Amino acid sequence: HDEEAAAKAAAINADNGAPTIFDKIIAKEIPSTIVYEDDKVLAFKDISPQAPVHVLVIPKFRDGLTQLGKAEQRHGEILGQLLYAARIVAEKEGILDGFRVVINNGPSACQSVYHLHLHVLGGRQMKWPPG
Ligand SMILES: CCNC(=O)OC[C@H]1O[C@@H](n2cnc3c(=O)[nH]c(N)nc32)[C@H](O)[C@@H]1O
Repeated sequence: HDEEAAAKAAAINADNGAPTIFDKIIAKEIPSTIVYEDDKVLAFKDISPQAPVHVLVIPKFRDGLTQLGKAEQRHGEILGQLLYAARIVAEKEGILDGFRVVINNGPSACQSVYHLHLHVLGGRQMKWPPG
């Protein structure tokens, strides 16, 4: 429950414009292993990989996009760019023949960082349904 409470607080803070850890990664204030970067998108290896390949794909400008459930029409272009970047990441990581893209939305989906991010997972047999 305290994890859920922490996630709820993180969601509220981010919706109020508070920075998340991803802002420090975008600003290169904390180190990360970058897999792909362009003017709008950053992809970097997850600090706690859940598969041999586990990369996060994020927008460089949050613009209110703390979680998919808060997406507006104006976010259409960046949402497409994130999905395309996920495909580039899969190719770069050699998992184009088998990868999963996951977006966790909200505390009950285990979202812990309230800056929209896509998980690109691969390099092992995935299970279905996801937990
Ligand atoms: C648990 C899934 N729900 C979620 O919200 O995922 C957030 C994801 O961000 C990852 N992460 C957190 N801090 C850092 C960090 O400083 N650096 C990096 N490279 N990854 C981080 C975390 O492991 C999780 O998979």
